[in-house]
Formats: sequence, structure tokens, C-alpha cells
Amino acid sequence: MCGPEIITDEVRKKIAAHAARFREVTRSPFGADDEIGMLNLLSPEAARRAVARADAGAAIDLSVDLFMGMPSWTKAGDPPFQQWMTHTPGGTVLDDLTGAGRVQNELVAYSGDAMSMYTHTGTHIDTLNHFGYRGEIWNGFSAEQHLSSRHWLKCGADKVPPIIGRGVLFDVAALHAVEMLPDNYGIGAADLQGCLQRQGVTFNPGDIALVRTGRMSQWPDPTRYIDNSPGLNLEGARWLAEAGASVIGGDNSALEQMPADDEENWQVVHTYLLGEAGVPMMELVDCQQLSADGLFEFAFVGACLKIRGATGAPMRPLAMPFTA
Ligand SMILES: N[C@@H](CC(=O)c1ccccc1NC=O)C(=O)O
Repeated sequence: MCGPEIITDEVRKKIAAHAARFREVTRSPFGADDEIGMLNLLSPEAARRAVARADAGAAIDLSVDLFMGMPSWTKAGDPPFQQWMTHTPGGTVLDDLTGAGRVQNELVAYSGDAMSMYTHTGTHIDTLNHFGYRGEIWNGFSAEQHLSSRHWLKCGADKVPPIIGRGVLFDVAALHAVEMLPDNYGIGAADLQGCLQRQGVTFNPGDIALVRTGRMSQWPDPTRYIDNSPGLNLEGARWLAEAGASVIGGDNSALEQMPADDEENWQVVHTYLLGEAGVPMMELVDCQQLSADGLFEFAFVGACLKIRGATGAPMRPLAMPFTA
């Protein structure tokens, strides 16, 4: 059978989407202290099962490079990716910042650099404190009690565990036989169901979902990649969350359809997935190779930088094909 697995009552109780109330943050089924939501659906058993049949020699890198001028959220006022040298071999000879002296500086050819960026730049995870409703985030944590002057004290990137399990690609662009879905296309339940049928795979609770729009074909043109992107609509997000996705990634800049099909909420999928369903999101996940190889299920291994309290953090996700 190809489709979402039939969900037992026991599993259903752990999937927050089934208890979600429209535009209210949800209390976690994993308790009042929970900060990672549906990442709790990942399990050592599922991780072992996935990696045991993975071909690590054929791992596919799903991340993009970070570089000056790359697409980023500058239109929302966030800093673009910046990188600069802090030590160069010749400069060191002149400034001698370490005090090692000319002779050693000429010998050791010291290079070092620094960078700055919005935490949602390049391939990254959106944590559960990125969006919520009315000053509250996942599990009812409030800005009043849990937001310091630098970062949230709850649900930050430092709390996100390594994400290892079975990944499933929903190749929506391939379903429609196009290189890329049209601008602003909203991916709904029928598209996702159609992908599983065409691809001959199931989707199980705890699995990692990757949604391919084909937008990566426009990378790295900042305008063509970001503006009016196709992506998940609320129906599609709900379908994946209710099927028990532990995390949902996309090959576009915001996972969701842009602009959103909702006059009252410009981030309707973000607020739903993070605040109501407790499902973290991954963005700028490059699914081009997976699609070209027809790799619809695979072992997924990804971990984010443990930036304390951060609303997002860079990731380097990998997909490893299953051996026969
Ligand atoms: N999700 C993005 C922001 C975002 O999507 C956005 C930012 C500015 C203008 C439009 C945006 N998205 C939808 O139209 C973020 O992580 O900050």
C-alpha cells in the first residue's frame, strides 16, 4: 500500500496535529517541559533500522554553500551572509597580532576568517520558537517568561537532537512532470498522496519528509529563488503533520507557498507547523540529486549547530540510499 500508514490510537495521541486547535499554540503530548515537539517521534530503533541498510559510500549532500551574495532574507531587514579574513599570511607579518615575531610569521602562513549571518541562511532548521501565536510558542512558553534580551530560553537550536531516521522524498515537481512548480503553487494533500502513489512508497509516523518543488533549479538567483516560491499550503502541511512527520524539509526558501493563501496570516504554514503541530521545518534542502536518482526513501542524517536559544541553525543533512 502506498500512502500514509494507518495510525493507531496510541501513536495518534503522540502526534500533536491531531489535538491542534486553530491558531492556538498546542500543549505538547510529551509533557510541560517538552521543547522539541515531534522530534520526539524519532527513535533509536528507527535510526538503527535506517542506518543499518544505508550505503554510506553513496551519501548525497543535501546542503547548499554559504557565500557572499547568496539568497537570504535581507528584505525582512536581516543581515546578508558576510565573511572576511581576520588573518592573512602577508597581513600577519605586518600586524603580528599574536606577537610571534616576523621570522615565525613569515614561516607559518596564518589564515583565519570570521562570518556573520541571519540564522536562517543557507540550509537550516527552523526551531519551535521561530513562530507561534500572540507572543506564545509551542507548548505555551511565553515571551514574557522565556525570552531573554538575546534569545529564547526555550525550544532553541541547542535542544535539537541529531536527526537520524527514514527520509521520504515527496517529489511534487516530478509528479507534475515539470522542472519546477509554477510560482506561488500551493502543494496540498492530493499532491502529497499522488507522490507516494507514483513513487510506490509509504510514509510512517516518525519519518522525515522532504518536499521537492524544483525551486532549487533557480539557485542561486536571489530573486528567482526566493520571491513567489511554490511550496506547501496549509492543507499539505496538515496532511504531513497528521501523518506523523517528525520534521518537514523543503527545497525552497520558506517551505511554504509564497505569498501565503491567507489574508490574515502571512506565515500560515510556519505558525501552524511550529506553534500548533510542533513540527520543526528545514529549508533550502537541495533535493535535485535525490530526484535525478529517483531516490524516494533513504537514511537521513542531519544535525544543526547548537546555537543556544536560536530560532534557526545551519545544517548539513545527508541522504544515504538503502542497499537492496
Ligand atoms: N520565514 C522567513 C521569513 C519569510 O518567509 C519572509 C520574510 C520577508 C518577507 C516575506 C517572507 N515570506 C513570505 O512571503 C524567516 O525565516 O525569517
